[in-house]
Amino acid sequence: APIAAMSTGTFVVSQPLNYRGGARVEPVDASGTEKAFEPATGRVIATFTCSGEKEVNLAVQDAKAAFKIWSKKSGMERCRILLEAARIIRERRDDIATVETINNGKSIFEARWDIDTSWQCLEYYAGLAGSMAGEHIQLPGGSFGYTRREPLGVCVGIGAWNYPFQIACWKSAPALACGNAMVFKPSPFTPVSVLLLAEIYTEAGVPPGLFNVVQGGAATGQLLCQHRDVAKVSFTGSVPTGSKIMEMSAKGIKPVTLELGGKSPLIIFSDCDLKNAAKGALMANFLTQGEVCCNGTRVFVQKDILDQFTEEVVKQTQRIKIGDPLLEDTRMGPLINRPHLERVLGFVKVAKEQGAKVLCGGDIFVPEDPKLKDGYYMTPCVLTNCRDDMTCVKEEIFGPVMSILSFDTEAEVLERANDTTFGLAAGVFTRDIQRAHRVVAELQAGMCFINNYNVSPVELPFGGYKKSGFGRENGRVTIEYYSQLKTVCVEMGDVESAF
Ligand SMILES: NC(=O)c1ccc[n+]([C@@H]2O[C@H](COP(=O)([O-])OP(=O)(O)OC[C@H]3O[C@@H](n4cnc5c(N)ncnc54)[C@H](O)[C@@H]3O)[C@@H](O)[C@H]2O)c1
Ligand SMILES: O=CCc1c[nH]cn1
Repeated sequence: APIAAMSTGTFVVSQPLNYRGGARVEPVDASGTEKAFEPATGRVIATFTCSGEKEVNLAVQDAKAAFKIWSKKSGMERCRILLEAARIIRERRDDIATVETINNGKSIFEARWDIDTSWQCLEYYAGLAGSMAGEHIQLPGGSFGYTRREPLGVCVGIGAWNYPFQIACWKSAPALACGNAMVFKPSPFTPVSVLLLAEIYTEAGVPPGLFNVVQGGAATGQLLCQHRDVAKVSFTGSVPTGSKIMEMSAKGIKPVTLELGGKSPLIIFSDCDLKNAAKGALMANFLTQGEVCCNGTRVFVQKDILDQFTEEVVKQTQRIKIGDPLLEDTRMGPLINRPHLERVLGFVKVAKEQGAKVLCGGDIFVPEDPKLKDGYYMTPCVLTNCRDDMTCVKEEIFGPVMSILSFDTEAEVLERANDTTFGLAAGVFTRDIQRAHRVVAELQAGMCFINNYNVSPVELPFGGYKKSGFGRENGRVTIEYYSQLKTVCVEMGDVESAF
């Protein structure tokens, strides 16, 4: 039966979860085992081996061999293969989305969006592959120089668990378009869907070994970052891990892309379209159970519309249908795992102790369906009476918890919005076009939204300021993060020697 026809509580992984040389393989050595869960039911869907040093070496060696073939292809040849991979992802959209929902917990409705931005990413970089070019520079006496945009070699991708398939595409598509090979390590919480991508790349015609998958946690990740044949590391995850990745990469002078966490501000001015602003606040807080890096969790509302706005947000939040993530009308599924659920509920408890008022949600939720009783559900939470010094306002919660704060003036809110070590995203809702642009120009964030939030067009670069990281994913600029420039200087006359 097609995967898309599966219901919650039935899926088990029966094939190996490593991918090397164009096929699924069992790793040749191990650094422990991990279990992957179905968050909707708390069921184990896979027990797998974390890759040890020998397996990591083999994956990198295979990638190196494939790189030799792939990097010699023209941009147009790479373009055709990436387009074919994009077509297959589009064709299998529902199957891939179903696997993503089963292993991550996000609603199937939302998982389909993720798969759409995944194939769109492959299409986008396929388009750029054919137009990558250097420059020709005329020099005196008929001499000249030219530049070549060349790939880096074997790139490593390390992913977080909140967008498993999409993160793998956002890293591999630009990497492969530029002529690199990739070894990808997903989060041990979500090891499954990236295998579907690996199989699709093979089916589309990439050389065996060009895109390999190793499984595991920190130990396997370290082996990858420290490997001498790895040319670049692109990491998505938390700030503390990002800092370790940078340290390891620094030892080998490897360039890194760091897509890290955030505590982003969303500023609602009283001249906004209130219904849209409330919808924007929900988009900024409750996608993927609030487990989104760029979420606008500090919602600053101008005082004169605070009550009206809060009422509308609470009304919309209470309407969110929580439950079996594979059902078509569900809009919020379970959180990723039990410890994370408890951590998020802990933030709500501390918020209350520090004086915040819970307007709705913030409790464990037990769906009626008995098969879901051991899942990791909670009700989306809106907090008010918040102050800038509260833990819920300062720290990344990574769960469905919105903190509402009030403000009086533009200057005041800008200062408060920027008073954070993070700088991933920010948003503003206003009908005043000049104010909108003036405010975003002052916001210290890599991704700013005006009158919307958390839309992810692949044409736009995405990435952080400050401790939210550096480098970008998506957009034309990402080519620069997966390639290097060679300059060739050509003498057409005689050597003018100093000696
Ligand atoms: N900026 C973005 O684009 C973006 C996107 C998604 C998630 N995130 C952030 O990710 C975090 C949540 O994800 P998480 O809990 O998986 O993060 P994490 O940092 O715990 O883990 C991320 C990845 O790093 C691996 N890892 C852990 N320790 C490592 C080490 N020492 N060496 C090498 N690899 C190691 C993990 O196995 C996992 O694959 C949040 O902070 C969130 O904001 C950022
Ligand atoms: O979690 C952050 C990455 C992201 C945001 N929207 C889609 N992907």
